[in-house]
Amino acid sequence: MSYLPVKIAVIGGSGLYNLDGLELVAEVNPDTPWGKPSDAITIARTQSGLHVAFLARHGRGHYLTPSEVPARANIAALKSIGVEAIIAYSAVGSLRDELKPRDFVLPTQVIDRTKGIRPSTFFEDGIVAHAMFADPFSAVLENVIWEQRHVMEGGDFHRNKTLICMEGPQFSTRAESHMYRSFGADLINMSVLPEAKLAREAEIAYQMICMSTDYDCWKEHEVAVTVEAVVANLKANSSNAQRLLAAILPGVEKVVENGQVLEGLKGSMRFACMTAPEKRSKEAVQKLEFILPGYYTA
Ligand SMILES: CSC[C@H]1O[C@H](OP(=O)(O)O)[C@H](O)[C@@H]1O
Ligand SMILES: Nc1ncnc2[nH]cnc12
Repeated sequence: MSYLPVKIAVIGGSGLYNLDGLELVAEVNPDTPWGKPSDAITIARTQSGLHVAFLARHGRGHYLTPSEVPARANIAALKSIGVEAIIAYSAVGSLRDELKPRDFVLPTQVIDRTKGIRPSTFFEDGIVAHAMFADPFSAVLENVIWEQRHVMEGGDFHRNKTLICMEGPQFSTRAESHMYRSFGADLINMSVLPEAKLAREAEIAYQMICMSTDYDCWKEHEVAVTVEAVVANLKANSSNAQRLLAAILPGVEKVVENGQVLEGLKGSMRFACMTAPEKRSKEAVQKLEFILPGYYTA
């Protein structure tokens, strides 16, 4: 398999189920210790010969709810083919006037409002680790993406915003939407967690690109968000998403190849482990070999 390792991956969310304009090279569907990913992972080649992996978060055809997305298998499967950097797209609601539907936003912070029903760590059942998560996204990837903001057609680009992740699948009530604004959240989705946490545990650099589709339901005199409104804006957003991806790939390749993207990340999980070597469960260590080989065996 001459295309391995594939160091760059794209996770597509609602409305983004494949990559346009790239030559399809292979499809892989690895078994991981945490099960199968959402769908087969496609490997594509760019005109410059760069290999990129693509995974549809909800599966192609959108059959997994945000709570059902097998995030551990998704991240483990990507790591197993060599991924070091993930660009994750997400359709989000806007909690601020200035973040208009069809604008793109790079979040820097996350607030967790999921309900604890999503498996959210690789470290359990006899091995304990606490990953740093103060800055949930990759500043290196964020800069690469921001530099290409000029390729957007018909929408503004913003950075340094806070994304709140709710459980769903129902949208928020108006009271909740107001409360999230009072928390300081600027955007809302149902997908960034545990995906970003698991990427951190797997030592993969991760940046989400948020595509605003609606104003949720905090605007008193406007209609509340519906799937119909989200889908209409998603269609408009998807051409900007594809254009932006084509523009950022060379820069992403550069920071992957020069090692910048993994600075501060590579090796971090060795020191995050609390469990004494003799107390580590053999089964748990064995599973972790899939994503962090050699880290906990010694
Ligand atoms: C279709 S609206 C709600 C749905 O859209 C977002 O999905 P994704 O992040 O995968 O683009 C949001 O998180 C919800 O899952
Ligand atoms: N208003 C909203 N709430 C949660 N997730 C969303 N994804 C898109 N719009 C959303």
